[in-house]
Amino acid sequence: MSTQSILLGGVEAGGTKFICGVAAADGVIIDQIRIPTTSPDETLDAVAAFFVDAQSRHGQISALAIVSFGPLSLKADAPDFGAITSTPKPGWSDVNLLARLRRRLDVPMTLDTDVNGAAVGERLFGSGQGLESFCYVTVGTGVGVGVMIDGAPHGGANHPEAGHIRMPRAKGDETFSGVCPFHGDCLEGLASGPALQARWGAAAETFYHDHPAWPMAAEYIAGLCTNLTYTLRPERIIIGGGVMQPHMYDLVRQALVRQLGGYDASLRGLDMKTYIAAPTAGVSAGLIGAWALAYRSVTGTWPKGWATQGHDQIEVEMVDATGIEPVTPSV
Ligand SMILES: Nc1ncnc2c1ncn2[C@@H]1O[C@H](COP(=O)(O)OP(=O)(O)OP(=O)(O)O)[C@@H](O)[C@H]1O
Ligand SMILES: [Zn+2]
Repeated sequence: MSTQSILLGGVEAGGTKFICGVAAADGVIIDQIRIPTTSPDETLDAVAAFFVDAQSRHGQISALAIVSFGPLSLKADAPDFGAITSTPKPGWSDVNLLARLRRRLDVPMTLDTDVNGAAVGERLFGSGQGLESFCYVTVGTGVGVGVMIDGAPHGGANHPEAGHIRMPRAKGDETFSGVCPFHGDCLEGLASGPALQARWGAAAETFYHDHPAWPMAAEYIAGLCTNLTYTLRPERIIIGGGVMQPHMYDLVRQALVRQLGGYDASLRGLDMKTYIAAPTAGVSAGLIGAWALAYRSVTGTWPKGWATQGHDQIEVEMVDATGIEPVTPSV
């Protein structure tokens, strides 16, 4: 297929919104929409209708990639392949994203995690440029980890969930039971935004910089980084999400140095300023990552030379119910 005729579909499926878009093979945006996440029927009908309409106006979409919250069934030969499995999000457990969209759309589809999608976006335009192996972590409503290994997003045998690893308790945090509905005091149960709210009795947005919640959350996030460092030895760990406010980066770096304990000369030589980095691809990294995954599924290669022009206009921002603007850390 000549790349001129390629049309890419992308969906970034999130707990509050689904961002859908169509792009040309050179990454230029042709069409986009933001759909609030309500019931699965209503939301997925609107997603399918957007792509049906886009096809009627722009022509056949070559491939559609969906990057989604999960956990997801990602094993192609599993009976529930394409489904969100056991999410705490009401109504969305056992919803098969791929099957439902296929009912309305005759387009080759691929599915990956939202964090792997963001990692692909960061590799194209952000803090992962030039890197073959790195991790993308988000600490927000949940804790998610995307992993890029040798230039490809890592899926494992199925959806990895490093946000739910077990952590040693931080000093002074021995009794909080954690908020993960499945594990209580896993990492997400201890360090996500809702965990901080439950632990300290107020939303993290209201904490001053010297609030004890920050070093404690940094200790847990550094614990994740310690484990990722020893298991995967990434070139970089990119960390974003609402909890990662600018002052958190140095706290995480300092805690990580402490936790690594001076082990191994190559780790002692790590430049923490670049090893622990903020995302820089912008809020549209996930959708751009989805387009790149769609491009790769058609051509077998990653896109090269996509310009960021226009990508900052992707309509992803939404003011949440409490009126607090989403924040993208820039460190
Ligand atoms: N300025 C802030 N300071 C501290 N915490 C914040 C701030 N903004 C958002 N948060 C926390 O981050 C959480 C929301 O995370 P985020 O903004 O990354 O959205 P999300 O996309 O819903 O999360 P996720 O990455 O899990 O999908 C909330 O629990 C909120 O308390
Ligand atoms: Zn958990």
